[in-house]
Amino acid sequence: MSIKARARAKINLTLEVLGKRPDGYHEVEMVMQSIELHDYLEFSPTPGKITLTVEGDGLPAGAQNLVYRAADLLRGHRGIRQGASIHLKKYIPVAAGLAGGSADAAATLIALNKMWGTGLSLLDLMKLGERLGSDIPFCLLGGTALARGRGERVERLPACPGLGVVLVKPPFGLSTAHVYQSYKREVSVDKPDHRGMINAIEKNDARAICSHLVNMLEPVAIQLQPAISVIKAKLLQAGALGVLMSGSGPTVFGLTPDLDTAHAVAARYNRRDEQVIVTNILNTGNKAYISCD
Ligand SMILES: C[C@](O)(CO)[C@H](O)COP(=O)(O)OP(=O)(O)OC[C@H]1O[C@@H](n2ccc(N)nc2=O)[C@H](O)[C@@H]1O
Ligand SMILES: Nc1ncnc2c1ncn2[C@@H]1O[C@H](COP(=O)(O)OP(=O)(O)OP(=O)(O)O)[C@@H](O)[C@H]1O
Repeated sequence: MSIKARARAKINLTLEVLGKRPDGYHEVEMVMQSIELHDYLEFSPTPGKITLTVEGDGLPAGAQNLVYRAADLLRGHRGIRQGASIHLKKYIPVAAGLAGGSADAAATLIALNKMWGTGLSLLDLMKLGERLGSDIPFCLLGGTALARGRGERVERLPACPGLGVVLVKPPFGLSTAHVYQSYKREVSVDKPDHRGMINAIEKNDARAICSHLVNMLEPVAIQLQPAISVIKAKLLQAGALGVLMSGSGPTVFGLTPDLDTAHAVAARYNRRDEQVIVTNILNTGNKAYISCD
């Protein structure tokens, strides 16, 4: 039995840095949101070992890839003897603040838990996934969620309306560790109002959602790469309702009332060497976010 899965990217609607912890991570609070943009993965059973092939973007196919690491983690955790042949088709920009690697790892845990019959619950998979990365529990849950701790403690929020999203990814990446290391409280004076954001989501109020977009990693990322603020200004000029850098950047997203408007904003955007992707906010209701077939 082979299994196909879509691994969805995320954006951060709010991101507050509360302080540095003794373990080197930062305590955060953030409203996270799945978007339709996804990578494709295909899994087939094989005897013995895990093999991975990757299409697109020159990512490592070996043991450094988060897909391989997630498969190996689940296998070791449950003492599985079966192997898996995995193929990853990459569409989510890499090192972009969109949690592409975490989404792939989450999809791998869900698909192989099914294929190998390991029988772990979603909560078990979230506990396992957090060992590999702070964003993985959210990627397993999907939808709209409030994340705390180092990002691994997630609770579901009411569904965000299906707004259009224009992603603008500059030609450079940013390392998550480097952005957190460069964070300075005195530079990030603007703090998000998570409650205000959640109220706006509950009311399906696109304008209020846009007026509550704040990311405390954005000012430091702009210090590292000033082009990010130019992209924000250009996206607003093109007609986005609200704009923000996602996660640790450098991707900037613009929100629009619907998908058609997102296409119109992308067409008006004055592009230089950036990648522009049109997508939308994803809320699947009761259906799983990582769909396997
Ligand atoms: C920026 C966000 O994407 C927002 O959703 C996340 O906070 C980052 O999550 P992630 O990419 O899964 O990050 P991890 O793989 O857990 O950590 C990478 C590195 O980022 C830094 N890091 C990450 C998360 C956090 N709360 N504080 C940190 O300081 C640490 O130096 C860590 O070594
Ligand atoms: N399957 C994968 N997809 C993307 N990156 C991967 C993968 N496996 C390993 N990596 C490595 O992980 C690093 C971060 O990639 P990723 O695209 O997840 O960053 P990101 O979008 O900034 O993540 P986040 O928003 O969670 O901080 C890259 O340097 C990349 O080489």
